[in-house]
Amino acid sequence: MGARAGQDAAGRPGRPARGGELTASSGRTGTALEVEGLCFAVGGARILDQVELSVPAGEFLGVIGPNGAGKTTLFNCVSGLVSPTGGSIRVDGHDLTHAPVHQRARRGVGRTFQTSSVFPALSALENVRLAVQAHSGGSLRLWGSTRGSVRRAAECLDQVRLGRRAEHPAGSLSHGDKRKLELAIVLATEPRLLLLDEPMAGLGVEDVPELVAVIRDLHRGHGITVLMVEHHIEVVLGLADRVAVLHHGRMVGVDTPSAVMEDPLVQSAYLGEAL
Ligand SMILES: Nc1ncnc2c1ncn2[C@@H]1O[C@H](COP(=O)(O)OP(=O)(O)OP(=O)(O)O)[C@@H](O)[C@H]1O
Repeated sequence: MGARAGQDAAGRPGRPARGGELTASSGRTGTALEVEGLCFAVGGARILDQVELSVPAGEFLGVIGPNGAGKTTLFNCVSGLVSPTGGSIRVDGHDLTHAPVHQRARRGVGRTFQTSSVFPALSALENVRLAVQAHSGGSLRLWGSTRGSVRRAAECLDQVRLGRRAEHPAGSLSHGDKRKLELAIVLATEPRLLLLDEPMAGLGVEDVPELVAVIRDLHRGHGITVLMVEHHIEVVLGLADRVAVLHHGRMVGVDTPSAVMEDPLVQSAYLGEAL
């Protein structure tokens, strides 16, 4: 895969591509996420090192890389769980580099985690309703009332194909349904930039296609920009418009799924170690 003229490793037009790095263009207008020179260091260790990434609005970007490459740390920086030690993060043009989590949520940044995080004793509906209410805060928005928040929570459950389980305690749901519930919970926050951290983790192979279909529906039906870290490479290839490759804390390239898979650097850096 050759570097395209006039683009850098993050796929931004108008900047020279760096030698040996993968490049891509989405052809869309409007940038949902712009990461420049992002660094996260602990002690002497550079967990993220000058990461560059530009994600057009509405894109589905897969993020891959070997264990310990820095994928979750990148998500932690974008979602505000940790503060970068260098560089900048802009969401829809707003500088959120050091903004608190709640401010990012107001700007439409939503996130799921590798491990399940639902209230097991509450019903699926109640779990989502709490998220709806927390998101609406004290405002007088439509779903600020109990009835409105229940209606909105039911919509979110329908959108992830979990409407039939609305009254079931979250703790009694299958692992796949818990993953869907987490998606419904994050949908309740009306994300415009959604970070999915290993959504398929722990899922049985028989449950993967259904969750892939739910995620595809959310992306296509809601115009949400999605970043997804996922070790199931076939899931990434099936969903992503482009794939970003992290290796030892550095962004080694961003390109179409097929170009990434053909790249010798990716094959040795990621597939060789991960499979
Ligand atoms: N706050 C921290 N303090 C010390 N080390 C950290 C911290 N955060 C991350 N690391 C280390 O940075 C490296 C990258 O971690 P990260 O979880 O981001 O990788 P990853 O690509 O998501 O890996 P995996 O695929 O295994 O989830 C790891 O070696 C991790 O132990």
